[in-house]
Amino acid sequence: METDLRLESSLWIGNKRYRAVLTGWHLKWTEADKKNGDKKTVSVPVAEVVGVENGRVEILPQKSVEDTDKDFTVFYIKRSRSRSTYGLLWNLGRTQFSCPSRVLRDQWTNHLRTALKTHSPLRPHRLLVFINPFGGKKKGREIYHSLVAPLFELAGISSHVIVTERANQARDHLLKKDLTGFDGVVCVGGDGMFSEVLHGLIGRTQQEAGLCETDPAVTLQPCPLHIGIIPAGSTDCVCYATVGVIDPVSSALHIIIGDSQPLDVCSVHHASTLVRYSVSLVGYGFYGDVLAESEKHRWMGPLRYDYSGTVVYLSNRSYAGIVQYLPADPLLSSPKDKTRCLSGCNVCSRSTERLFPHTSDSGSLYSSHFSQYSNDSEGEWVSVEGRFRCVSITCMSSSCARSPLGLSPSAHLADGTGDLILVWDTHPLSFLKFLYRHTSTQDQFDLPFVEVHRVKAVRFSLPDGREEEVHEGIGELNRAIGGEEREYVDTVSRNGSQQQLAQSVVERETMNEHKTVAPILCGLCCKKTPAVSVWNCDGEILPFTEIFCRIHGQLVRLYARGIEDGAAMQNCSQESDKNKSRCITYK
Ligand SMILES: CCCCCCCCCCCCC/C=C/[C@@H](O)[C@H](CO)NC(=O)CCCCCCCCCCCCCCC
Ligand SMILES: Nc1ncnc2c1ncn2[C@@H]1O[C@H](COP(=O)(O)OP(=O)(O)OP(=O)(O)O)[C@@H](O)[C@H]1O
Ligand SMILES: [Ca+2]
Repeated sequence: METDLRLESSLWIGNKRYRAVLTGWHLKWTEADKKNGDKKTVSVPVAEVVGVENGRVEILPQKSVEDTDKDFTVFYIKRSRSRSTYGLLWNLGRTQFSCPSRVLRDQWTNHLRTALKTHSPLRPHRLLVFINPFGGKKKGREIYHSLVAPLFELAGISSHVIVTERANQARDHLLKKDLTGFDGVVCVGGDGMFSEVLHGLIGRTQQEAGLCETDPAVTLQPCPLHIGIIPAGSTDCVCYATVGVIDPVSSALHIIIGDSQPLDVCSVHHASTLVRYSVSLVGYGFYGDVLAESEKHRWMGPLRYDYSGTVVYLSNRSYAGIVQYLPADPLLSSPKDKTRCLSGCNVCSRSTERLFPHTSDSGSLYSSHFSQYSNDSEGEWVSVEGRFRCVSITCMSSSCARSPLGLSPSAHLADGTGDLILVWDTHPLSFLKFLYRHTSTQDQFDLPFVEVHRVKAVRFSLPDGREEEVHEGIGELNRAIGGEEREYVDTVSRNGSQQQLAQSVVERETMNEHKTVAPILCGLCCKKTPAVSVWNCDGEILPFTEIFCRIHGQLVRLYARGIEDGAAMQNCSQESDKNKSRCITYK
């Protein structure tokens, strides 16, 4: 294969002559008329070539083609460091080559296109794209059409675009409509939009496999379609934690080259119902209260979380609860081992073999051996009871701009476990110290009132066994307005037509039963502590307090590769004219 695809010749870039070589895996070019010591080689992995076009072509901000018959243009991924995050930004690199003849030009373009097909098999050809026009700063449409669509076109990807008109439209489409011919689904929006796609795809896959989602003991079938996220939301935690940067162009490029990152998913159950799936946060106490409070201030946009966080912090609450958990194998990894799950993570790769032991190609999504995986129920349950500031479960680090290392900095994206963080009731200033440590590299777990456990499942219940009649109202409301026969319970919707009704229920609930969220300031003055909080599940309020959570290893795959370590970049030089760092050679 390698020999078949090999092509070597002299090519010109501007007025400089280069020796260019294409092997199966790399396209390299080296200045020809320089002394050996001064020669620099640019090496682009074939897997990172975005497209090849005849002529002299430019793409962003607008496409322009100078149709010459001895030239061709190669587009590829170019990395630069991000000023604000640990990950690397991906930009579109472009080099225009000139050949001595048209025949040689055609040879180069044909060889490059064949190499792409052979060595980049997961590249999507057809994508289903959902744009939430109201997510984050309401720029979803603009971001897609100006930054993403031109790249998809360059890469020869055809996309069917749906601008959503209501909440849950994307989820319902994925559950019911014909998905034949699509390689992946892209959401343009925030974590809420991702969550819709997650629910739609997981639900559809289980329906087609004839599996019952409501039963926490069932081994779910991984989804065959990849998910791409173009960040255009308020927190964009899933994008940040899987790509390392919030940047639509970087995300579009990951999609184009067909990167594949498996992701653990937590299913949340109440009694015999599936309540929801989560990838980033199932949080009770502080994070639940912040979300409930923030729903009243949606008009503030992304700032609503900081405002609500401050209000809830000042209300100084803790909640009683019983937490039971099933620890993961401590020999495999630990949430306190100070490692980070980066691109190519060993812990996650080894987990693939453990999770899908009978698959010859351990990464294959199409194996029929998933049911073999199930040692989830092994081990001894541990039970703790007391008052907590917050109880959080996260399947991944949940890093985001507010917390660059995340809720659990050493959590893994695809190891089949989640991290349970227990913050016991403590002095308000100690709790502030815990929160503040999320914004720096200081260890938020190195505090006497904080525990973290790597787990496979968690159960939460209230000490006196009080069932939540408070939530019956929400259940009834869902049945009345949802009118669907879905087996999982719709949560309180954040947007669209359900929003007003849902909010009034949340407020009724909190006023009547918890005396929590609505009258926070009253709570402050009167020092009334509510009995129960609410669960925040990836930004949605759950209608139940007593829940059971199970982590499903690598249930979905994203067009991503995990966070790239900036230190792995080699020989980076400054391009002063463009005022950007540019990587000349990279691994
Ligand atoms: C003193 C500074 C403390 C800063 C503490 C920062 C901790 C940040 C931890 C972020 C964890 C994000 C987990 C991701 C959750 C997503 O699935 C979900 C959907 O997008 N987002 C939220 O629920 C949105 C949740 C947003 C939570 C924001 C909490 C902000 C707290 C601010 C507290 C200020 C206290 C000031 C006291 C004077
Ligand atoms: N057309 C629409 N009208 C109203 N709501 C919508 C529409 N399309 C999607 N939604 C809902 O909007 C909610 C929020 O959207 P999204 O996640 O994109 O942005 P965000 O809340 O600003 O960001 P984040 O979730 O990252 O905090 C989602 O839960 C989704 O269900
Ligand atoms: Ca995990």
